[in-house]
Amino acid sequence: MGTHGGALIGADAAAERAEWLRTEIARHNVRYYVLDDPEIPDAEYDRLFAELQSLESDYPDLKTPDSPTQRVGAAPLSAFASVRHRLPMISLANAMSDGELVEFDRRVAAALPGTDPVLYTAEPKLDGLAMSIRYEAGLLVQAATRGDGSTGEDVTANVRTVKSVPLRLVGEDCPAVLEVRGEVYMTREGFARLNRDAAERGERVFANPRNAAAGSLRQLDPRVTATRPLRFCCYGWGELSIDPEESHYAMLQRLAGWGIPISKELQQVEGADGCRAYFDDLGRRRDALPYEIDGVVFKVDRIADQIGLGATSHHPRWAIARKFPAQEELTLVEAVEFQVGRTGAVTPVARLRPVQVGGVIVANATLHNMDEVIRKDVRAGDTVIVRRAGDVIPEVVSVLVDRRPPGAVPVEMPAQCPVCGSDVLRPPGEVVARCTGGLYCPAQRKQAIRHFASRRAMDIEGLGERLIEQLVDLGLVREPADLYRLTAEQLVGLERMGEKSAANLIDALEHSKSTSFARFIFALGIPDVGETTAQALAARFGGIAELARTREADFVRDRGVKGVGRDTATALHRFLVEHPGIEAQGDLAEWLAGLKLPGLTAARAQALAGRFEDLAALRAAELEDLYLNSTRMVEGVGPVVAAEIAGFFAQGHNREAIERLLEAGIHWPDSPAPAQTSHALPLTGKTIVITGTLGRPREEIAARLQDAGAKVTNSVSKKTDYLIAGEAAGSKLEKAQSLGVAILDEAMLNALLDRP
Ligand SMILES: NC(=O)c1ccc[n+]([C@@H]2O[C@H](COP(=O)([O-])OP(=O)(O)OC[C@H]3O[C@@H](n4cnc5c(N)ncnc54)[C@H](O)[C@@H]3O)[C@@H](O)[C@H]2O)c1
Ligand SMILES: [Zn+2]
Repeated sequence: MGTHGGALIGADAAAERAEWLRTEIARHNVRYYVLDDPEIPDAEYDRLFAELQSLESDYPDLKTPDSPTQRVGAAPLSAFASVRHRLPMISLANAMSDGELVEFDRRVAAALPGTDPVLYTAEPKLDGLAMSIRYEAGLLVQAATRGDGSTGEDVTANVRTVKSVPLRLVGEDCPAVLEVRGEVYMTREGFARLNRDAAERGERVFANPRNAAAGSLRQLDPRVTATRPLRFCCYGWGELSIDPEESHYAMLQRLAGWGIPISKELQQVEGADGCRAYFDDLGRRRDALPYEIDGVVFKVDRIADQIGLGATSHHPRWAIARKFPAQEELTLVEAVEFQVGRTGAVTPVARLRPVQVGGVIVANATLHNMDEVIRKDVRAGDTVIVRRAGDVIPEVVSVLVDRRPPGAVPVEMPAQCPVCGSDVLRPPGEVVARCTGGLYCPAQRKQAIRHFASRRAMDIEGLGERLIEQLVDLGLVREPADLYRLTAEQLVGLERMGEKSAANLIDALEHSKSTSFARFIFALGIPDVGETTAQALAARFGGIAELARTREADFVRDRGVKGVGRDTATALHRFLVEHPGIEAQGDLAEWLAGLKLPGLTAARAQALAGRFEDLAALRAAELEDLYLNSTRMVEGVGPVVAAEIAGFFAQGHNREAIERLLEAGIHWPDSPAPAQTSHALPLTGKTIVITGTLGRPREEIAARLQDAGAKVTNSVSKKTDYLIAGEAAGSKLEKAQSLGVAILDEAMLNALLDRP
């Protein structure tokens, strides 16, 4: 009987468990070393590994020569030629605690009588993949991965693309043969950039810099490797045609002299105390280093002592890796909830079963946005890998789909804000979803009021951030209109609020009531409506009621056929005008493609045929109906802003909050509504339609006409006063002619607008 995991288990159960562990570890080895795509975090793997080690020490009979505890890595990928290492590449023993480090130092000191304290070389343990690079007569001739320790993969072509690896050693005294060993790794910055680019292209992103480095190096096409931000750092050597220096430290310096990169953090330390001080120091600086490290490696410095201590099949006896707390852990997602930020952004958050990651307890992890949730497919009940690296907020790396409980359902974005119940809006093409209750939502209250009061909005002097915090926290202000109900008595007694400053604030509030329409629109804090857009909206709309009434579709009108551009459309339109009698033969799409007009590809012909029933319909269409184009009612208001504006005013709570502001006395005398002055403008009361191709973009002409007081509409009716007809005008021109509407060409239009 042995004790295992706190429980007594019999020899049969132990054998069964060991067998299971060996199979499981072997499977994870392949995923980690061969596929660069681990399924479980290292910490979880280390637990399985430690369990197998302890079983094997309790039941020595269970130890098999092929046990993962007796070897390193995994057999290499057959896609690469294999390289037999002349000297094996083995792993490192681990110290997970200070006690284990002290124990290691004691064993070493005992084995080396007379050397107390033992001198060590301390190095960061870079998290990448091990590489052996062979130089002959100063030239790089071969590079190989560690593989299973005795046979690795020939990745020479790939390693040649890593810029920090010299292709030729510098200096005169290069040895005939030199094998340097070190780590190929990726900086945090390089890793972030690589993943950002990959995500943009919709490609696979790597879970962490180690996988990214390994995956990038073990590419079949070295041109791919060349594009990856890989670095190399040497920490040792293999075959050598000369005698090494007497110490590890001195030898690394010598390698550096030949142009081989070594760590800047390399240091000699004495005894367990020196090791501990180095470990603590680097631990404090871990997050600030430009690359990820998972620990510190201490090596007995004297080469003669290293030889004396020797090695097991798995690791040298003269070195130890003191590990930092793991940055990735396994835990359970208890729920996926949605948080509303100060700006209304609705963000999914995973509530986790609390777990230690990177030395702190993590109970929540951001899921960023819905795209991310869908990509990772995180569900309540899932077992996930959580990562907390550096000062980055904890995040869910991936889901262990095999461990998903039956019935776990995909996460959906709520239709209503979980805080205030307003609609949640995700405008087309946007990543972030937002609560539309900007003036009402408690989550956005402080931010909304701060924005409302800001200099470029209502410009309420003396109403600073700290004061707003207090007013909201005390319940004195819940929405902007409440500001105008504040009394001096309420203000006096607040932090840094005397009678004088209270009176000043009341004055400033009173003063702010008289503003401009543009400022007022801006002050509402509609997402994406900045000052410029607010000004454009103020110029276009007669008042807040009119703005609130305008529907999303009225701001932007999409016309035409997706995939077809203006030039192609113009060519086709012209062709049809020039060939009034031509008939389509057979399939419309095929016939169109057969015309071989510039730009009219088969795909575009297909798109056009999908939109228009037959040639007659195509002929009747206007040029603008043939290509994708959108007209904007207001400069700067495209589909996204239109959705935000419409979403904002769709909320009754927002409209009521605005109502209360107007009741409080907000008005804009200095910028009278267009309706009041429009009789002074040349085109007041005129309804105008524009058609055909004109010298300037249609939106520009429409804007000018509107500036001159006209109403620009899209279809010709009896109410239309003028039709501005450009080149190749179609059905609208005909209709205008039949209705007797005045038709103006571009020159007449210019005259009308009094411009050259
Ligand atoms: N998640 C998984 O499924 C999975 C599977 C297999 C292995 N692993 C992880 O891999 C590790 C074990 O792999 P290992 O055998 O490569 O051991 P290791 O990574 O813990 O240590 C040995 C390696 O450290 C590297 N190293 C970095 N700096 C060094 C330095 N200054 N001096 C010497 N070596 C240095 C070398 O590449 C060397 O091969 C464990 O952390 C384990 O969790 C994870
Ligand atoms: Zn809300």
